[in-house]
Amino acid sequence: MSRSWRSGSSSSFASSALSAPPSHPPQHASPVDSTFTPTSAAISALTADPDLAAICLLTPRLSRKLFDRTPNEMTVYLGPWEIVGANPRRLLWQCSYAGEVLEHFLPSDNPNELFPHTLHAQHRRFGDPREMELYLSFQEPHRIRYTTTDGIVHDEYIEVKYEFTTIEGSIQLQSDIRRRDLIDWFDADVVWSDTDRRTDSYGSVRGLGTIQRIKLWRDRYSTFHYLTFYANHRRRWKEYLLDDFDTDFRQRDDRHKRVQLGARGARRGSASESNQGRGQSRRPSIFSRSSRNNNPPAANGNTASSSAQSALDIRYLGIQFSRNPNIQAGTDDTRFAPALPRVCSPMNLNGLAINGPTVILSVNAGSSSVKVSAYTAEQGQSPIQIAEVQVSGLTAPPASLKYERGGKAIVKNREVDDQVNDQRDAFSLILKTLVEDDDLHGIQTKDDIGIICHRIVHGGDYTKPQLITNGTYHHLENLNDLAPLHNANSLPIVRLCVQDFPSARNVACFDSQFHSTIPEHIRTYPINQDIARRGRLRKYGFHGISYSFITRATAEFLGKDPSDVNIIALHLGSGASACAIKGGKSWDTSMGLTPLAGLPGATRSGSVDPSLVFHYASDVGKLSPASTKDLHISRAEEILNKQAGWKALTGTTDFRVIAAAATTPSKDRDPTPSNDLDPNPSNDPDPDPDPDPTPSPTITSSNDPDPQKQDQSQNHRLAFALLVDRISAFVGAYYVSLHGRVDALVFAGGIGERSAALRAAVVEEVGCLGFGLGEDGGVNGGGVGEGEGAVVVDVGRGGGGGEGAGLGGRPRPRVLVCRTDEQFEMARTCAEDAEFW
Ligand SMILES: Nc1ncnc2c1ncn2[C@@H]1O[C@H](COP(=O)(O)OP(=O)(O)O)[C@@H](O)[C@H]1O
Ligand SMILES: CC(=O)OP(=O)(O)O
Ligand SMILES: [Mg+2]
Repeated sequence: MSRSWRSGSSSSFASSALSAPPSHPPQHASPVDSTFTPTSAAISALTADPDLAAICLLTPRLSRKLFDRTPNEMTVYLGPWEIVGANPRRLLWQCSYAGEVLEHFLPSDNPNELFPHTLHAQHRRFGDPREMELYLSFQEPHRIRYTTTDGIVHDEYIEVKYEFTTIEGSIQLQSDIRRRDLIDWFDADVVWSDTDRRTDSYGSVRGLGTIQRIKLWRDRYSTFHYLTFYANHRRRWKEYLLDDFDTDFRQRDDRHKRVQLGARGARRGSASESNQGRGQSRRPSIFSRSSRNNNPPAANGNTASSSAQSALDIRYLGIQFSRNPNIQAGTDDTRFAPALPRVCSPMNLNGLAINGPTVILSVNAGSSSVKVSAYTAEQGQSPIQIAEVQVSGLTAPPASLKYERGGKAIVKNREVDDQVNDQRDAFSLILKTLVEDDDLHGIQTKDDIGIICHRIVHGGDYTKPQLITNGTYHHLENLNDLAPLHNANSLPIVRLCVQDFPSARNVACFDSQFHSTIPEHIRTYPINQDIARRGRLRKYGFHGISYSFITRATAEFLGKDPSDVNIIALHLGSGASACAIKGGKSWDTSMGLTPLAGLPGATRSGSVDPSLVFHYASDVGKLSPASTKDLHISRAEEILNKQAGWKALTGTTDFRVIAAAATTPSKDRDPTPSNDLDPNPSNDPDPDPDPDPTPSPTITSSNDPDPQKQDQSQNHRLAFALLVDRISAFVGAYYVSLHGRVDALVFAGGIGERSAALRAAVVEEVGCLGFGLGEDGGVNGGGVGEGEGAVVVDVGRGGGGGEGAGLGGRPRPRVLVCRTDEQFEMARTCAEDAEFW
């Protein structure tokens, strides 16, 4: 980001309210002052966050319009910030150049008296409604002091308008200024109440304000929630503690999207009266958890109860939601259209406790499949699976559905191509299957589902699962481009759940979070570190939910504590990766900034020379025609993510076909796997038998006389050998990086669990490191399909691993197959975390 100083011409800015800026940029050492050391907790959590790169538009004092560019306007690029001092409290911005600081003096020392202001979407009819949150201003002029190495360039009261590059940055700043977290907002046409004696154009109601954005805040030091409105005819903000309202609506008119909340307690009572009322006569409220929590008083002296300073001066609060056609048009946009149900349904907020057992639904949208498992669960207990449905083959038609209830196969490989085009369709069909099954007693109606956990592949810097709120949702949307085969397919499912399950809590579980332990020297790319930090360009790693499951399951199998195990784990499915797990934690993994890096996958190239793509096609920097409103991918990303991998080599994404053709003389078998519907599903203990039961590590040559078939089988052999080579290279590298202290090589994922041929070929390749299969090639000794529910099966030499046969006199490392279960891992994590109950 470069700094822009403009003056003179009609297209340039420099504020007349400021003293004249220099006519050329000051020559400072570096565009980012690397010596800046933020001190507050807020800032230290944020320093690495490029979202903080904000633009502050300093406009002359009396300008009321945002974006109204006068000839003398000046733009200063900002970020990150720190809030310092008391009396006066200041927002201290780091700027682009060393020695350049912008100080924003906050007019009140009480954070609760400050209401940063953003627009209602109606103000910009044709813009994306979300963008309104990018522009932040304040009702009254504030003092701004701007200092460069030339001294104080500006120091006076002006209207301050910040323009953020991301919504998260804007939300975070608003939250920091107020010391309350902004957790949601709703566009409303009018908010009315019986205060202020005003009738507005909607009838005989007395209004607080019209056309605005209502904001929902949560106190940082308690779980109290507040709503803020702008009473625009009085030019003043109103804030109400949500607890002051009945959760039942006294009036609700869906046609007009109006709600009316009845206020509890005495009207026009004092704060203390209303607090007393809250303590004595009220029914338990949706936010009563906060009073049970015994939250400590805040450092600034704001106790939970004192923060309820707004005296209850109304009897009711009415809200009419926006009817702006631009907003309504995005009916699948959870942020705006369903504002009414979201207010009606406080479960979407963080205050509601789920009491007793509930049903957890775990949704795993992979690149070629959607797998959903349902569990009955109690807080702190291991969830018990009641059903599992999956639609697979989304990239290798025909897509097929499998349904298991209570461990029994109910539907086996039913073709569903006519009903399913993508992950969202697959999820809808899965839901229908679950809800319409009368014998699935745990789920009689959708309301039985209390928690829905979603596997979100790219979680950026999140290190633990998150309740899905607008803030989280926006954040994840911004990561879509980094995981185009995944996040972009998961978020429509999240939206559908938020809309269709108003009484459920939606939780995002991240594939990347397990890898937050990767050390810096491994996760860092050797590029300019300022740019890397700003763009958060580093190795993230994926399949972490699976690796977390694998780590626990393997440790249990080996009878060790998870913190004592060293594993080389291979998750091999449509997306394939390897992970070095040291002391139970991720030490390195093959995927990187995106799931494209590392091993090749069904449609992904894996790691290639980064220059390759420029030689592949000339227009690779252009936006791909496959880009959508929500997902922007370049041609290069499209080619490497979707037009590469085994699909590019063989024409199929079905690895069964590849493995069968590559390892068996083609005359003898038809490599097409069958997907028959089982007429009697209950008598098959293994609904997914391995179609390549005779593994051969030796890749055979085809003797089919048909040259086309010969070519094809050569392609399959090439794809198979290439994958074996790449996997083995990672096993070797990780063996070294774990200094040879490896308890086990673990295979998992659709291919790792089911393709004995692939396992055999890999183990043979890495045999020099002491790995070896059982005499039967690890098939009969415990193919996972025959494991009768065993989660981990030892397919290694001698079953027990054999002592002393490994390198350097160490025990021979095991070779295990783990039936990984990402859905269970998510359900388990959510069941354990009190925040989600
Ligand atoms: N028996 C099998 N032998 C070899 N490959 C298999 C077998 N069963 C499934 N696969 C392959 O596993 C891959 C899907 O793996 P999975 O982990 O379920 O997918 P996703 O990446 O969508 O989560 C597909 O390429 C599929 O062909
Ligand atoms: C991260 C990834 O590639 O996931 P999947 O294998 O489920 O597509
Ligand atoms: Mg998967």
